[in-house]
Amino acid sequence: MPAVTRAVRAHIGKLIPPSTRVTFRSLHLCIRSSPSSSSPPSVQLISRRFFRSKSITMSPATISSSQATSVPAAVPTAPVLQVKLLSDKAKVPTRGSALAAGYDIYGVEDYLIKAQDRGIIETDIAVAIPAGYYGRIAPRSGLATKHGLQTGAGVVDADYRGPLKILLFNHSNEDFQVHAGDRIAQMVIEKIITPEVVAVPELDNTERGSNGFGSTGGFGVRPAKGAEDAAMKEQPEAKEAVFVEQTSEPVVTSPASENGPENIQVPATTTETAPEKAE
Ligand SMILES: O=c1ccn([C@H]2C[C@H](O)[C@@H](COP(=O)(O)OP(=O)(O)OP(=O)(O)O)O2)c(=O)[nH]1
Repeated sequence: MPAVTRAVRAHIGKLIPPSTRVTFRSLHLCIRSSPSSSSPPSVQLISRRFFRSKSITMSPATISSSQATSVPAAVPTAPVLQVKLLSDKAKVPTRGSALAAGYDIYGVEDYLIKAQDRGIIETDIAVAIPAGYYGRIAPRSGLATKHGLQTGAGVVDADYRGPLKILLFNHSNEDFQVHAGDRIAQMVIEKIITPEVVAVPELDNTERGSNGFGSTGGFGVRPAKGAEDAAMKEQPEAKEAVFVEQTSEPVVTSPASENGPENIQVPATTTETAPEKAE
């Protein structure tokens, strides 16, 4: 280690009591050394502008020196997700892979969620999410696609210290058995801002204005499998209606007939009678 760096470190060590966390916003040091001299360089503090802080966000100290050197910058402290296990059945959330966004959450009880019903599953953990973040409870995609299991509620506040519970909806037509120890959902830690709320008499104008709820289009080409059959059953006249696969051809929108489905999109050039049975 160069003598000048050693001298700077030793000097900083004298300025800051042990175990004190300091944010270095600006620390001006003047370093005097002479290449010919055998004595160690002298370090003098010329501006003492550093701040005690709970978190360390150090930028390198500013050093005015005739002999350029650098003071190592500290790595910012990463936020921590604290987890308290509330029973011996509880498990610390885990991530399935190195870059997984969500922490898998484990249930601690056997619970039967009836078809088209819901249930609240205990996890027996309490968490302390870092300030400036919240935990979003999200479904596990495997459970959602294979068993129609979706999560509900799902906002875990940073100041909540009670037991974490998972609300699961079973949107399928079959009962779903949750077993103790299953990974039932995942929690994603998301950054938030909580701006001050200001009531104003008018909002600024935008191109969208108050258009919403599908005003830009982009859907309504072909009903989902099954929906087509149902529409046919209900309204036999609709057999005359035309269903088309999504196409890049220009489409026209037929006006709503008295009995038929509304706004079926038809390509300008092609028409086909709907098949007896949809695929
Ligand atoms: O899926 C969830 C959603 C919430 N919570 C916990 C954490 C959250 O901080 C607390 C309150 O949730 P929320 O604010 O959504 O509930 P609320 O109905 O608005 O109740 P409160 O008036 O207590 O805020 O409940 C869970 O354990 N699981």
